[in-house]
Amino acid sequence: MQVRTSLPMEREPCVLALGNFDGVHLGHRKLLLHGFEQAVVLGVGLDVLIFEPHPLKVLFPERGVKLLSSTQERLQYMEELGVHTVYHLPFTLEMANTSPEEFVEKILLPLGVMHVVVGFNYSFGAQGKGNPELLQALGHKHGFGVSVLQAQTIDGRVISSSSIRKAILQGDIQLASSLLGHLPCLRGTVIHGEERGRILGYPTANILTSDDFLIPKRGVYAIWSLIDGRRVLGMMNIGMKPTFHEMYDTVVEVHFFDFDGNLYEKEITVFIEARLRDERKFDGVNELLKQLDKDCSTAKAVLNQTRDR
Ligand SMILES: Cc1cc2nc3c(=O)[nH]c(=O)nc-3n(C[C@H](O)[C@H](O)[C@H](O)COP(=O)(O)O)c2cc1C
Ligand SMILES: Nc1ncnc2c1ncn2[C@@H]1O[C@H](COP(=O)(O)OP(=O)(O)OP(=O)(O)O)[C@@H](O)[C@H]1O
Repeated sequence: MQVRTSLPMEREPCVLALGNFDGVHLGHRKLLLHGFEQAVVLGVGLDVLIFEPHPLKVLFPERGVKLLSSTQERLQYMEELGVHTVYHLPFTLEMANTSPEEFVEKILLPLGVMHVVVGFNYSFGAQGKGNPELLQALGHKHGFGVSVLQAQTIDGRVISSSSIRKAILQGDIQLASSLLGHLPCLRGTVIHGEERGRILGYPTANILTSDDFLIPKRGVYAIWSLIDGRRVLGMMNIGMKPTFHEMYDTVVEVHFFDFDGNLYEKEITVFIEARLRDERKFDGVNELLKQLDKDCSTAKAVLNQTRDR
């Protein structure tokens, strides 16, 4: 797959899918699948246009939108799906002020679009004034086709990046996974913690995440990671360690089972299988340890059930 950060010198005929694709969820996958079908019919590749930063971050910085996936992950999913070229263009205020007509003339036509695929709720151009109907009209004028995909739903719920973010913030990992079609994950660098964990018999890797990404609701989770190519199971706490502190910044810490390597400074990705419980304040270390023993058994049972996924 090619990744390009500017428009091509010459038009290269393509089918183009448009959107942000944060999380590359099942709705996005359905859209891309439709794009592939069109691409096969037209004998060209399927390309995708995404912007960086995510337009919401530029348009509404005050909302502090947190993302489900990094650009690298979005690109990886697209490569796995067989996308030919991803145009990864900067989203500037100038781009935000481009009218729908200009967007088509200055971006889509130079890309060589023969056909464009968008979802029912796609908006484009200044103040989001362009909608799928306008895109179809502009396609008619300039000679490219436009497919508009109906809303993809699961159990009557429309799949969207925002609904998945909401589920993760509420700790509903099952719902988030079913809408995503894959497990939610967290990534970051392992840093030094208070080093109490190893004394307790539950050493933890403290993970420093980037401010751009969404952190799930506080609580305890069954997780796994790939460390040096090996799937290592574990349990994660996202919280403020109320047993030890009145007030503390939220930390993400993972205890891996059957693992004793040095993870400091390593970048790790944690795949979240299930939420086990809320974080609690215990009456001392012994009570906490009893609960950690139980969490360990519960997490192992959950992870064993999902091992073959
Ligand atoms: C799976 C798991 C569950 C945890 N649950 C709680 C909890 O409910 N309440 C709490 O105060 N601390 C909880 N902790 C955090 C421990 O207090 C923390 O791991 C311990 O203080 C060691 O971390 P440190 O070395 O960074 O201090 C949990 C930790 C893990 C790994
Ligand atoms: N459930 C869905 N069914 C069909 N198309 C979808 C669905 N969700 C998104 N799309 C389409 O996929 C493309 C990329 O989606 P985009 O990431 O912009 O939207 P989204 O997932 O709805 O995100 P958000 O919730 O942030 O609006 C767009 O063309 C969008 O219309």
